[in-house]
Amino acid sequence: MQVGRQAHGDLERRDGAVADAVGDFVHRLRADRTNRALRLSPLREAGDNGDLYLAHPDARCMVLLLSTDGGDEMRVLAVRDGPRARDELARLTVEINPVSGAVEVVDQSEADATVVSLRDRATPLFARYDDRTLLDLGVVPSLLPTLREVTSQEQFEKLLTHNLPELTRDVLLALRDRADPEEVRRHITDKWRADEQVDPRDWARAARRAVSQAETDDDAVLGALGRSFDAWRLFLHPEQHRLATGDFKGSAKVTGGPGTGKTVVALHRVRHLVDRLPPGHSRAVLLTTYNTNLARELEQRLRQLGGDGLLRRVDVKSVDALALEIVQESRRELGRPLDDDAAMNLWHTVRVETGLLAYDADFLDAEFKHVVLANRCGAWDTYRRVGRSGRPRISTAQRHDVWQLVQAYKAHLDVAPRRTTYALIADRAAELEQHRMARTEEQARYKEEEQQGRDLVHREAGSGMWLRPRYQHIVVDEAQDLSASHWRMLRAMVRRGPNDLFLAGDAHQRIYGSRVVLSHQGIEIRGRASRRLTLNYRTTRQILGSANRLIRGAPFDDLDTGTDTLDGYRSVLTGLTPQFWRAPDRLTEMRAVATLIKERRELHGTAYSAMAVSVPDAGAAQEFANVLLREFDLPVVELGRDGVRSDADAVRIGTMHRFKGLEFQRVFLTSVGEGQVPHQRIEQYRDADPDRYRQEEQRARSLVFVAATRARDELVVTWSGRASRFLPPDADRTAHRATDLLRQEGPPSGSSGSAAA
Ligand SMILES: Nc1ncnc2c1ncn2[C@@H]1O[C@H](COP(=O)(O)OP(=O)(O)OP(=O)(O)O)[C@@H](O)[C@H]1O
Repeated sequence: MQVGRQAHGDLERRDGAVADAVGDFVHRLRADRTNRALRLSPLREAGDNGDLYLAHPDARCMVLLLSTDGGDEMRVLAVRDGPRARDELARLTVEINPVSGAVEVVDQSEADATVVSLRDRATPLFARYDDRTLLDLGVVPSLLPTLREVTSQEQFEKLLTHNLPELTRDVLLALRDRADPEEVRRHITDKWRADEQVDPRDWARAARRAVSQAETDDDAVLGALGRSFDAWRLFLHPEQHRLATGDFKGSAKVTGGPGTGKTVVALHRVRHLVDRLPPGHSRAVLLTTYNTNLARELEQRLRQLGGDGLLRRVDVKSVDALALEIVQESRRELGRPLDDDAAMNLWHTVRVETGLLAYDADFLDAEFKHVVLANRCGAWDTYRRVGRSGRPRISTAQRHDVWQLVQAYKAHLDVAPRRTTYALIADRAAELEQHRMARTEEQARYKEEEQQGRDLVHREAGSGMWLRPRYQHIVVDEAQDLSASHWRMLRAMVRRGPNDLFLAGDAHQRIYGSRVVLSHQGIEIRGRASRRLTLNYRTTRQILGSANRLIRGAPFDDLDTGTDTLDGYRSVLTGLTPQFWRAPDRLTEMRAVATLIKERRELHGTAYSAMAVSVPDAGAAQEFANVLLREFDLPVVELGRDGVRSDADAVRIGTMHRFKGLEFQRVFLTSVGEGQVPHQRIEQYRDADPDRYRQEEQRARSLVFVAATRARDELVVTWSGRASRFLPPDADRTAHRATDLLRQEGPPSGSSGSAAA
């Protein structure tokens, strides 16, 4: 018993009571198909081996059901409510998509009515494409007659408000944007294509295909058919499904732009791996990510997906928390870990003490993590010769200075009371785990030989405690920001073999780490085990368009030796064009943002907690909070290192770094002025150190890109002074003026004007 993708779309368009009634109906039908109280009535044959039925989950709503396998399989295809529900369901066209093999539903008369009512004499919008092309790309055949009547963008937009099959919708949007059919085939159609030849009359087969199925028919998931039901828990894109359930010879990797569901895939992957574990109580799967805040978020989403039963078999931890546990377990003296700010301050101290002021703390910190520790440089001689790809070039004399600084830094940490840093903890944890894995493998070999009856009297490995690899599978989210030490540690926590490591990440969003080539860390990802997602589920096309411009043209890696692009990256959601606001000074900017927030609450009823303000640094967060709270009486809460601990209905304020991995309905990207983004301090490197300059600029781009792509429905970009070079060249000229807003107290700030998007 299943609920189809489009039926779920129907439920989303109706109030919660309908979803509850259908959920209840599905349960009762699963329990007993012959229950007469369900009032199933035959409608017609769907084709050779499928029949359509109607049923009344309750007095208000009706469902259309597909029955196959002699009634053993039932699927809810569509849901309608109100007095015309029966007629509406009865007239639906139900067919098997010849490309994907999915069961799809179209209301031809509803679509027709939409289009005809707006018909005019202009050239049809899709005239350029013949029927064959459209069908080959996967457009559902029964929509073609209507599609041929569409002549204006308005008609098309209206058509899109119908619950169209996903493939059709995605293809048409791309064609409307004049994508080349060949590209559409490559990026969209091929991902949906069924593995075998589709027989458009075989309903039993079609109903069983993954594209027609909900991800699971778990009771827990069907029980969730209520208000707080998220599509990602049931319906994966075929490409997401392939990754989540694939069987890989070794490690596998999913990349893709923001919002393409990489985390969703990681969560489904975890469930898939747990489902296949032999019975037991161990936490055999590790799900890890960059920081605690994100780990908490993952844990919550994993619980939504599979409940406590799933969580019992999974460790969900940030990489640093994990590393700390490993080192603590070894009972070596560790020292108090410094947080990132304190670790950075120590570099400042060391610079001053050594008088080597030419090297700034940011550079030293990165050099220490991404060159010294990454390459395990224990002695000057190693550091002197180490390759440093992806880092600014420095001379041997400079290396020598840096080495002195590193020694001074370590010496400081060792002074009692001893301290350490998370980078050092990760490095130590990697070493411990590598040692542990070596022993584990030695023991395994010993056992094997013992079984073969060899003489083992002199073998040391057999003595002591028997070790097992820490985990059977490891799944990593936000992989782009992990350091080489993290990877070494993770690599050593799982035995090499099928489905050992699964990584999700996006180099365009790298804001902490430095490029790490996975194959150099013993993580081999080959051929089909590396895939890229391209459909954004979070952000509207308009927001995406602006965000993409931020990083266009810059080169990015694929977490390995190759390069990555955002080719084919798209969204099926449409919405408002991002708004651009400029102010003469910071206070006016802050007041304008407060006014815009207030207005969205009052006019659109947006919860404060669904709005977030990004600022460049902690000081600006405080300034903004003061203005919002004191002058405008708006509740605010700071987005801290560990996220927001309360559910309070308050506007989130945080630095762009804190936005990583999160999403909000409306995002206010503030202080995007020249000199602030990227920060003017990078100018010192423009001539003196072009490598460094390029890297700092790229990191700043990625940071704005991450923050901008957190927005679901609306993105508002503000600045004081001149617009950042990352914004369009005409931004200052075309942006709204904050002074106008404050003067008139009313819109133009609503949904009306678009700006330099
Ligand atoms: N198959 C799907 N159906 C419906 N919604 C989906 C699907 N996949 C993902 N989403 C939704 O898209 C949004 C983004 O998903 P997710 O957080 O997994 O993306 P991501 O690629 O990890 O993003 P980022 O890199 O920006 O952190 C979420 O709101 C999620 O619920």
